[in-house]
Amino acid sequence: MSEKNSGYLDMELLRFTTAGSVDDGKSTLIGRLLYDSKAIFEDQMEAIEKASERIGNEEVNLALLTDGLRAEREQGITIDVAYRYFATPKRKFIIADTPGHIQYTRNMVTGASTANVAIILVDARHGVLEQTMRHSYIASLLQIPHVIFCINKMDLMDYAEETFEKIKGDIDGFSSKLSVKDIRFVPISALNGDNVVDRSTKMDWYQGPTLLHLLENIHIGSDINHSDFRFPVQYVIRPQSAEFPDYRGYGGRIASGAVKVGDPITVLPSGFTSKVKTIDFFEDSLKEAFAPQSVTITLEDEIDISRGDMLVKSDNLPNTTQDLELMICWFNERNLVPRGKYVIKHTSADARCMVTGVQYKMDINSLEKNTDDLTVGMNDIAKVNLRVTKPLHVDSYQVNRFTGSIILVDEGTNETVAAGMIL
Ligand SMILES: Nc1nc2c(ncn2[C@@H]2O[C@H](COP(=O)(O)OP(=O)(O)OP(=O)(O)O)[C@@H](O)[C@H]2O)c(=O)[nH]1
Repeated sequence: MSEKNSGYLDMELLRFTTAGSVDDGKSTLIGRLLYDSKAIFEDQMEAIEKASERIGNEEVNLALLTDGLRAEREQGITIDVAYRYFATPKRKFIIADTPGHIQYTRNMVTGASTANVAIILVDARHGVLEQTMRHSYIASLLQIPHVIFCINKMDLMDYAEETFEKIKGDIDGFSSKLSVKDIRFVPISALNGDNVVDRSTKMDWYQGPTLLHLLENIHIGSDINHSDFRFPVQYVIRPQSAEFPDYRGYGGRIASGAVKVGDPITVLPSGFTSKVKTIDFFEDSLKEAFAPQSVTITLEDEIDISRGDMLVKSDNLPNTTQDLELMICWFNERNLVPRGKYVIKHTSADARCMVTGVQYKMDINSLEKNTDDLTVGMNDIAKVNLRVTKPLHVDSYQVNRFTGSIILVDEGTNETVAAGMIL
């Protein structure tokens, strides 16, 4: 089967992330989704059954499915998000699974930046906690278009409608201060499988869809920005074969917008211009391509382009600036140093920058701006200004998640201290 013709490749892809406080049941939920949607490989299943037996669980311990993955990841050390793939006959899914320990903010920001959907778990026994507020606010800040609140462990609250309605009411109360387009609520028991893949027989009062049904059917087509073409070059392809002696293609994923053969193109940061000659996708030549397709683009002129450069349309350029205003999520034990110098990473560009001002900090519990205390520490979210030593080609995060986001790195320790969304 050629890859190009496989139905699997053509299926719509939904990316989602899970967040919650420690022990809210993220691992159990992901395990349940995979297990009940029959996406688990037989051999993996056997190993889990054995391990569950060993530790004396009567039921298969679904957390083992994802915790195994975490062990793998922890050996890798450098990545703190594990990606898991599964598919149903309707859609393909990528789960950015982030562990629940200390660095909530960081994990959510790194795992969520390309997500279509954020699933936020709430323990039915505890209701809305500060973490729920924080994760909801971050989802809004990251402009994740769809947020699904799963009220989990309903079995421990006798599957009571009042419990669900109370928590839903609390979330409705603060979610009006968020800019999330689409908010849903599902009462579940990840452990017993109620309303995850299969409809619960214990919550007749709930008429809505199961979690999987939502994930399979939520409309994500219009979440993509189709107007501002941004193409970060990931690979320069030069086969240097006798058949194609002069072929020079630029491979990558269209981050936003659309492009046609013949479109005038500007290369950033060099500023060289040319026109699109061909758009290649496997053996096909396309007339037009759009986000989030992965394609190879060739240009009319031979210009010097390397990995990390960006192709944009000449009549729709990003802003070129040295002064940024942005919302940052801070995730380092050491506080932000006012007028401190950091390394800023934006797409493939590195530069140095100085924090020229902190405008306010978000009070997570009230979702109000705090201007009294401007100390920015671990897990804080703040609006700041930066002055960069060289011009960057940026978009607002709203226009493009990729060209609108940055990270800050401590020069001394080389640690990532913050992620930022350009306003
Ligand atoms: N009764 C009940 N227990 C649950 C449910 N979901 C999860 N649990 C239990 O809650 C505990 C924590 O579940 P995990 O899935 O490990 O939670 P987690 O959020 O992944 O935890 P961290 O990775 O530490 O953040 C485990 O003992 C689960 O068996 C549920 O729906 N009902």
